[in-house]
Amino acid sequence: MDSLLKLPVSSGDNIRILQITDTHLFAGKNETLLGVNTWASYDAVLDAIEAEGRHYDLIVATGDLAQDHTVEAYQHFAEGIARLPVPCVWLPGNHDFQPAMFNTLAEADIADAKHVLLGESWQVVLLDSQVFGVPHGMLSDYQVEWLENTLAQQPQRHTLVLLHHHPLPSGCNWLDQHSLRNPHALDAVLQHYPLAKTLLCGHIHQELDLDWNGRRILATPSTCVQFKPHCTNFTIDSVAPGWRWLDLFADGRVATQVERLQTQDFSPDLDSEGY
Ligand SMILES: Nc1ncnc2c1ncn2[C@@H]1O[C@@H]2COP(=O)(O)O[C@H]2[C@H]1O
Ligand SMILES: [Fe+2]
Repeated sequence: MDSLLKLPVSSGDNIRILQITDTHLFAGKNETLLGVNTWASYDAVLDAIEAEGRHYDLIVATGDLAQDHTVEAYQHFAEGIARLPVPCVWLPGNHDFQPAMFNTLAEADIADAKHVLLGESWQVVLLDSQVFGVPHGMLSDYQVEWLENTLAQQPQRHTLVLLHHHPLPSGCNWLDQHSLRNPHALDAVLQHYPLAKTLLCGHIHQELDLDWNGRRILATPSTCVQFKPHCTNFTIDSVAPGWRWLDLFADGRVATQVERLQTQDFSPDLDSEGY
């Protein structure tokens, strides 16, 4: 595994990252999740990103790329990403099937790098919080040690830490039972690296921007179905699919915003009780 990717940065003052998350694609492009055709909504998100015409230095895909474990679903993901002339890195979510994910994305030239050096001042590290077969997350001893060793190599760089599962409560009780179960292990490592202070997640299918012991935790809408904030029980939201951009500045500042489709073409089945 070639875990390290070094990217020169061409966009001047800042590095611009595009986050795409929870595409939940299927082998069949006509299949739906809670009433939304996930290929069509992903395709529409890519149309909107292309239409914006912004320069990006890196795409980060933060898990749940496939819903049905198939090679075809990952091929569809790669087909979409190939529309954007930007390197892409990924990490797994609870729904992903890593053997198919790893091989299919590698065949499509999507890097398996889990450590990206961006220009001279920034780095991105990608963690695997999947516990195969269950919705909650956990960082294995290997992941915690790898994070520690990786941060120790470049402690002077500002760092964006990516993982699928949210490490602190989102405010949706039903989702918080599926959060990262050992946030203390992550906190214990990050305490030694004050420049690793921005964390970026997927999983909760909603926008979030919280403080965690002086760090910023961001979560991002899915490209398909959204969950309604602050709900005790499973509740779907009717807001449109989305994505996030982040600008990373050399002094460590981060500017970021969630964008959404401007159409109501992807209305979910609001009466669904789960999946
Ligand atoms: N009704 C439900 N109650 C609790 N969890 C659910 C329900 N429906 C689905 N889930 C799980 O909650 C997860 C949250 O987002 P995921 O896309 O990871 O996948 C979802 C399912 O694994
Ligand atoms: Fe998930």
